[in-house]
Amino acid sequence: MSTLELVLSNLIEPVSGLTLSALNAVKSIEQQHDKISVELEFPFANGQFESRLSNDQRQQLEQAVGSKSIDWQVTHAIEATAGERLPNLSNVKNIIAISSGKGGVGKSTTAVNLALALKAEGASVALLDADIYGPSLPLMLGCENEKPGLPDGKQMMIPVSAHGLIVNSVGFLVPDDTATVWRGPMAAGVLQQLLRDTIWGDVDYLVVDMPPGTGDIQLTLAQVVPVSAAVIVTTPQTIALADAVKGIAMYNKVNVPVAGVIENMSYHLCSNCGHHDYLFGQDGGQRIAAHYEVPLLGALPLDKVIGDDVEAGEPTVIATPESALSRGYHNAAVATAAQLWQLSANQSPVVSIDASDD
Ligand SMILES: Nc1ncnc2c1ncn2[C@@H]1O[C@H](COP(=O)(O)OP(=O)(O)OP(=O)(O)O)[C@@H](O)[C@H]1O
Repeated sequence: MSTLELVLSNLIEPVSGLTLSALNAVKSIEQQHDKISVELEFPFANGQFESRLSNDQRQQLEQAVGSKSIDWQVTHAIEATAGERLPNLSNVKNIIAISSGKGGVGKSTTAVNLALALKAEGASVALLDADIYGPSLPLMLGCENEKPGLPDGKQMMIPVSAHGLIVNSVGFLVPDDTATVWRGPMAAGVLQQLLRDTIWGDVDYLVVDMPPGTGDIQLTLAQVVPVSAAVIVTTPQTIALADAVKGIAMYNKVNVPVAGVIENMSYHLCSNCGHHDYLFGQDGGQRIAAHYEVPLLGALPLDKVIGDDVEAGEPTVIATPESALSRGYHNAAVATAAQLWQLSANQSPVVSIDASDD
């Protein structure tokens, strides 16, 4: 084994914490005259893997290749983990429900940025706005004036495309004030219809922005969507954390694995001195995650830019792709994707895809 092969196989993938050899990620190493081409294949979205390497890791690699440079080729072999399938979901590999125990914690903002980060990491991503009581995704993605297509007047909808995402939302279909008066069974019916009557196509990750809360309606909706795993968004306030716990309990009740917790508005970063101000207490998300044995997938700061960007229809991951905020969303997105893969790898066989559905 060459020095480079050895360094690569022991190299720790920064988000999952697993070595490239444990991930079976190194596909080929090709020597060219002034560079070495390294082909990696990950079981989860990780296209910007190289940007997350630490300085130490870079140094180790530089020492192994000497005067040559490394040309990284990153591909994916993302497995299907979504539950019971509807025919139009047969090519949707993973369904991630983004939930929150209470409203206003930034669930939708987190959902759009996570979806966009997964896309930027090389995955094919769809976004379903299941927050039927307050559909905000069309505005956040700047596509509020669009409508899904209805080819030949048929029942199936062609979703809207926004910033490279495949999107459908009840917000495209009904006036703003209609959705708020739906009762439980109607809400479940509408969500089921949106899910079933959209031509999703080939999708690695379908991100679903769920309505906030943990009441009967949310419980029904959690059962309507054949979810692979749920992500709970919370803020660090004690009251929000108590609601996040209810969210975890709700998914446990319907046997949906919880991939982890994302803490939003975790701290305020002083724009003058860079000081982290923990306005609402420190480590709340971490404590819940530890207590319920689920990972903390990310912690995003309270930053006016995040709010302004979604308000303008250009979420931060699109508006400033190289910013520290954007990197925070990328880390959380890759951590979520890695966790989905780990959940499926450790679990009994994934539901097989019936070829007759295609
Ligand atoms: N990290 C953040 N920093 C600053 N503002 C944020 C952050 N996250 C979200 N916001 C802002 O907080 C408000 C609520 O966010 P959002 O609509 O995403 O919450 P939600 O939990 O989905 O709410 P709802 O319960 O109404 O669906 C929005 O104005 C949004 O711009």
